Amino acid sequence: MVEGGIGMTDSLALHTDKYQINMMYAHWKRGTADEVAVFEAYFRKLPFGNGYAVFAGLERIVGYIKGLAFAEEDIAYLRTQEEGYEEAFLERLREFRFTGNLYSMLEGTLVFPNQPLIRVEARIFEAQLVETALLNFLNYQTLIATKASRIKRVAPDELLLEFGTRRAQEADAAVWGARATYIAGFHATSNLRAGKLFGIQTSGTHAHSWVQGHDSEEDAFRQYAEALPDHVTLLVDTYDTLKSGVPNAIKTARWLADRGKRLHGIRLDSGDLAYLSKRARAMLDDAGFPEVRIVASNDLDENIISELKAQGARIDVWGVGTQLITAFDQPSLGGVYKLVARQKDGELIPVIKISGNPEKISTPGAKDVYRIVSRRTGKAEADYICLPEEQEAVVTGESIRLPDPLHPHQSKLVTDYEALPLLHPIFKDGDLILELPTLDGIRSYHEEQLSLFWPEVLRKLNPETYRVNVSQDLWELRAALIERYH
Ligand SMILES: Nc1ncnc2c1ncn2[C@@H]1O[C@H](COP(=O)(O)OP(=O)(O)OP(=O)(O)O)[C@@H](O)[C@H]1O
Ligand SMILES: O=P(O)(O)OC[C@H]1O[C@H](OP(=O)(O)OP(=O)(O)O)[C@H](O)[C@@H]1O
Ligand SMILES: O=C(O)c1cccnc1
Repeated sequence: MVEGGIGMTDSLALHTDKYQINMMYAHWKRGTADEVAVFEAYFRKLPFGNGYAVFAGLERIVGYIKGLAFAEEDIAYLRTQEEGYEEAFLERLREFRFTGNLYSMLEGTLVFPNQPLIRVEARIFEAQLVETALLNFLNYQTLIATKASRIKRVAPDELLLEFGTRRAQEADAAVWGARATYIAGFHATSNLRAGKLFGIQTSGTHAHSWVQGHDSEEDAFRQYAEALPDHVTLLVDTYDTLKSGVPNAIKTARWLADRGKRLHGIRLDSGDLAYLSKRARAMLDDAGFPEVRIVASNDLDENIISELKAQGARIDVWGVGTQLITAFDQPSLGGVYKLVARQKDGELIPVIKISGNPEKISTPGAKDVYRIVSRRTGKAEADYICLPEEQEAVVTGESIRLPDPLHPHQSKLVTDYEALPLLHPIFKDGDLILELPTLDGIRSYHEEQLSLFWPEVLRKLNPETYRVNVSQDLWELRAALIERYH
C-alpha cells in the first residue's frame, strides 16, 4: 500500500491501463479467462548508445505481485466506469490473486536487446493485468541503473552521491531511482527516505541558503561546524570560491583542528570545476589540509565528469542529480511485454506478432536465456536464447553454433563454455520461491557481472555490439510462423 494523494490508501491493482481490464472483461465474458498465456518483457534498443543495460526493478515487481489484490475501493471505482462491467466480473476481481509463474533476470544483470528479461506464465486474466505495472517498474529502474552505470564507469575510483530527488519525476521515482543508482555502484543518496527504505548510505552537505542566512560566510561556516563538528562539508561558491569560500573553509578547518576535529570536505557547485578544483586543492594542501576532500556538483553527467577528469580536475566526490534521476538525454526505456504462447485445445502454442517494421517482429514461444561464458577466457561470448526443450544441450555444454545476427550464414562454433541461466524462477503457482538478495548482494553481483564482459562492450562511446543469438530451432520456428501469416 502506498499513501494516496487525498487521504486514501491506494492499492496498486488499478495501476494498470484500462485496456487490460477491458481485455480481462472480454475474456471473462467469453469464458477464456482461465486459459494460460505466456508473455515476455524485453526492450529492442539500448539506451544512451550504451553497450549494455543494467536490469533493475525486480524487488518492486515482487512486492507488487505479492500484494496484488483489488480493494473494495478499487471495485467501487470500477463500478462507476461507463463500460458497465457486470457485477459477476467485479466479484471475480474481488478474489483475484496472482497464481501463475514468473521468471526473471536478477537485478544487477547486464542485459541486452531482444532477450526476455521477464517471463510470465499465468491465466490470461492475471498475465494481462500485470503488463502495465511490470513495464512501468522495469523500464524506469533499468534506465536509471544504466545511466548510473555509465557514470560509475567514468569515475570508478571516486565517491558517487545521488542528489536528484528535487528534480525526479515525483516521489516513487526519487526513491526507486536512488536504489537503482546504488545497484550500479553509487555510494550514497541524499534522500533519507531511500536510506530508510532500502538501507542505502545517506549523505548531506549544506545549501547556499545556509550561507545567505548569516551575516558573513565565515560566520556561517563556523556555526555549521559547531553544530555538526563530525560531518562538515562546506559549500564554498556562494560569493567567490577562491577569494572567499576556500579561505573561509580553511579558517574553519583550523578551528576544527584546534578542537581535535577535521573538515571533511568543500563543495564546488558552479564555475569552471576543473580550474576551481585544482586551485582549491593547491590552497588546501598548502594550508596543511591534504585530507579535505573536494566535492563537485552542478548539472553533472558522465560526459562532463569524463571531460573534467581529462582536464585534470582534482575532484574526489561527485554529486549527481538532475541528469541522472531523470535520465535526461533519454527519458524512457522502450521495454515491451508481448504474448509469445497461448493455450489452445489444452496445449500451449507459440504465437508471433508480425509488423511492417522487421525489428518489431516478435520471437515466438516461451524461451530461456543462457549467458555463454568461455572457460578459456572467463568472458561472456554471447547470450543464447532457446526453447526449453533445447536446454539440456546447452547446460551439458554440447557445442553450439551461433549465427552472426547480421550475417546469418557466418556462424561461430562455441565448444568449451559454461552456460549461465539468466531467467530464474521467482513465483511458482503464485508462491514466491526465490529469496530475494539483499541490496548489497545485488550491488556486488552487478560488479561480478561487469567482470564477465570485455571492455569493448562496456565503453561509453560506440561500444562493440554484444551477441544475442537465438537457437537454430527458434530461428526456424520464427521463420515458419512468419511464412504462415504471410
Ligand atoms: N571545466 C569544465 N569543462 C566542462 N564543463 C564544465 C566545466 N566546469 C563546469 N562545467 C559544466 O558546465 C555546465 C555549466 O556550468 P556553468 O559554469 O555555466 O554553471 P554556473 O552558471 O557557474 O552555475 P549555475 O548556473 O548552476 O549557478 C555545468 O554542467 C558544469 O558541470
Ligand atoms: O545539479 P544537479 O546534478 O541536479 O545536482 C543537484 C543540485 O541541486 C542543488 O542545487 P539546485 O539545483 O537546487 O540549485 P542551483 O541550480 O542554484 O545550484 C545542488 O547545489 C546541486 O547543484
Ligand atoms: O547534500 C548536498 O550537497 C545536496 C543534496 C541534494 C541536492 N544538492 C546538494
